[in-house]
Amino acid sequence: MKTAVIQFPGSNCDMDGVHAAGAVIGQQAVPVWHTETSLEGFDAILVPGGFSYGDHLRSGAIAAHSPVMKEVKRLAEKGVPVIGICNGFQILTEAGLLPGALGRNNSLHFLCHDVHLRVETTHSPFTNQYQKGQIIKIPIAHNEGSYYADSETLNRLEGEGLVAFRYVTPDGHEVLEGNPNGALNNIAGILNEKRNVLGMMPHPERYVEKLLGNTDGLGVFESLLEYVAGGVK
Ligand SMILES: NC(=O)CC[C@H](N)C(=O)O
Repeated sequence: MKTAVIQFPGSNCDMDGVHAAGAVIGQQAVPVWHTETSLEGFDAILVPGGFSYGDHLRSGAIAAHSPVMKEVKRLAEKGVPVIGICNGFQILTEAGLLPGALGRNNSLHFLCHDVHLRVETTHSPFTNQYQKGQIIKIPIAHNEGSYYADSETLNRLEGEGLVAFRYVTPDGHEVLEGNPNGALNNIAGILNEKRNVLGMMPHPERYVEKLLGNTDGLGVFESLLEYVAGGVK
């Protein structure tokens, strides 16, 4: 599997993404500068976390207009799997690849700590190696992670099983109030309608090796590999 990891001015999780989608799972992952206009030959695309353009205007708003994003859109429409992590999720919503928006955390503080997530669907290129309902621990690190969408969109996401990850308590109970950032329906990650685009606020690439203290994020990259290798229909 060959994954393109897009770099914008201000990305800071790009090399973690290259490591997780590359060496950790024994595959190839290549950093690609945002001015690139062709991603031909890549099996998957990772839009990493960070502070693209210093989060000016809104997180992800400027990066969404980078030349490479036209190509990301084109390939996403062809079915190439695209994962946006944290700032990557914000960029994908700003670019219209995913519905809704990420607003300021309701605490108005930058949050950097572990959260518990429930895997809500295994029917995707990014979650097929987890169990449905599995509780995983993954770190968050963001200012603007409060997922918002209008009620029609939320109902569609819920109805079509497009919520991929939800914030829960460590024992797996749905957090009814007080989730880390105020996200509606405790949404931590969503899929597009075709299920080949995932956006998530927590950082799975930070928990992929024992050395890092936890491997709960590895499933995302192993799922992607399984999907690209044709093991998942
Ligand atoms: N870790 C990140 O990707 C941070 C995303 C964005 N800059 C925010 O603070 O919301």
